Amino acid sequence: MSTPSIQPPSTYEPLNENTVVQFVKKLNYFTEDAALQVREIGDGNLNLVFHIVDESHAKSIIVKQALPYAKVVGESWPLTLERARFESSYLQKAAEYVPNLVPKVHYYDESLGLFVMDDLSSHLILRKGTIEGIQYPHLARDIGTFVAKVTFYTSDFYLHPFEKKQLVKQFINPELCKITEDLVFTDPFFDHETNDFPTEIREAVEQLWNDSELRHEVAKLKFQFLTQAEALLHGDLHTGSIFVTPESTKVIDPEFSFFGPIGFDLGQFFANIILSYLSQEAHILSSKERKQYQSYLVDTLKQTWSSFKQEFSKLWENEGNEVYTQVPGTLESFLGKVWVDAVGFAGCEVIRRTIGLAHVADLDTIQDLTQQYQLKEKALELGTYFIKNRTQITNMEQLIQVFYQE
Ligand SMILES: Nc1ncnc2c1ncn2[C@@H]1O[C@H](COP(=O)(O)OP(=O)(O)O)[C@@H](O)[C@H]1O
Ligand SMILES: CSC[C@H]1O[C@H](OP(=O)(O)O)[C@H](O)[C@@H]1O
Repeated sequence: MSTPSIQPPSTYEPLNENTVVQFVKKLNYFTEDAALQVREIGDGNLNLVFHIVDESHAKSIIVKQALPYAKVVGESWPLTLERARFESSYLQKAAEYVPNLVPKVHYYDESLGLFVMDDLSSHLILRKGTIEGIQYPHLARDIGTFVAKVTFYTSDFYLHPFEKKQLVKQFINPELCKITEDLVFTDPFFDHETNDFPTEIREAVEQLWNDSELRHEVAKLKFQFLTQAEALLHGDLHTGSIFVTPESTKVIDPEFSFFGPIGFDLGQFFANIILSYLSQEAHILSSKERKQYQSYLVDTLKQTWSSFKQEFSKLWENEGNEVYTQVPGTLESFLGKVWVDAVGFAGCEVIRRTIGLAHVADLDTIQDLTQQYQLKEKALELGTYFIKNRTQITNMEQLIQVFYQE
């Protein structure tokens, strides 16, 4: 079946730096006479992002607009404008539980496929920060809390089953989920045209394609992603979807949001921190400083999982409404499932960010190509190991031991 892409409404037009000003002026956010400066700053794979500033009144705002196709590929890849609704609705839902960890949404326009949100230019995209070797002391606690609160409060453990199913309906997101189903769970494990890797690592990639045990395990993970509507997920929680300062964390870009297995958000975050860990060999040349930074990244993994577990357990015990939340052992077995899933999903994310369509700057910006290819092969090995051994890796200490060299 072909992708059921929604056609843009007849009123839709992609904005440019001139038309976005006319649009914003109608919202009465800026004063009538404000001299607005505009720049399109989108560097992601999918959308336009306009930064609009009124310097004289020290006010600014972001307009994010979906294109009727995926920007990274072009018009040959049509994509629903409804992703602006998924993104803005998720941010508003998350703001009910973690208002300090998301930008405020000010306005949503269905016909233009856009929404207006807080300007976070005072923050830095986490991936850029980790490539520069900057430490963020609150990041782990914030991300653990973020995932715990948003998932618990949208799960059957908390919501009445009618309310949960109503919310599931609002977040049925077939087109964006299909991208993940293909790009994360399928294409990298087959000789597919979307894959993108240097010929120098082809042997390692072919080894992965010929690994039937690996494919079998990925099939199980994909099926979980397709079917397990545990809670509302961000759906693309990588280090390019998080804005940071040393004091503040803001999660952005949840256009892939849907109801799925909770371990998916955690696994994506873990994978991107692990990719950062691996690539530090090329980014931080002094071995002492590199070890210090890698040890910070390892602490970030540990603390993210422990703060997730702690917060989720507290909510379960104090606010669980489902009768089985009171039954001893249920919480522990659910957290055990989330952990195993997270390890497996992390493995898929590490692999797809290395040889799939959408890469990470952590690895791709490594100038010494021999080193870049070696690290990419290491990432493939690591991802494969996580997927195949996820049920044996029972805790974070064991996961870290797989790659951590003290
Ligand atoms: N609220 C915001 N404030 C400031 N800059 C933003 C904001 N949202 C996005 N950006 C900028 O736009 C870039 C692309 O945004 P992103 O949401 O990742 O787009 P895409 O959906 O295309 O991946 C980000 O890397 C960041 O530089
Ligand atoms: C054709 S979309 C590829 C890839 O891009 C998305 O990331 P982002 O929106 O943050 O740039 C998502 O990870 C998709 O898998």
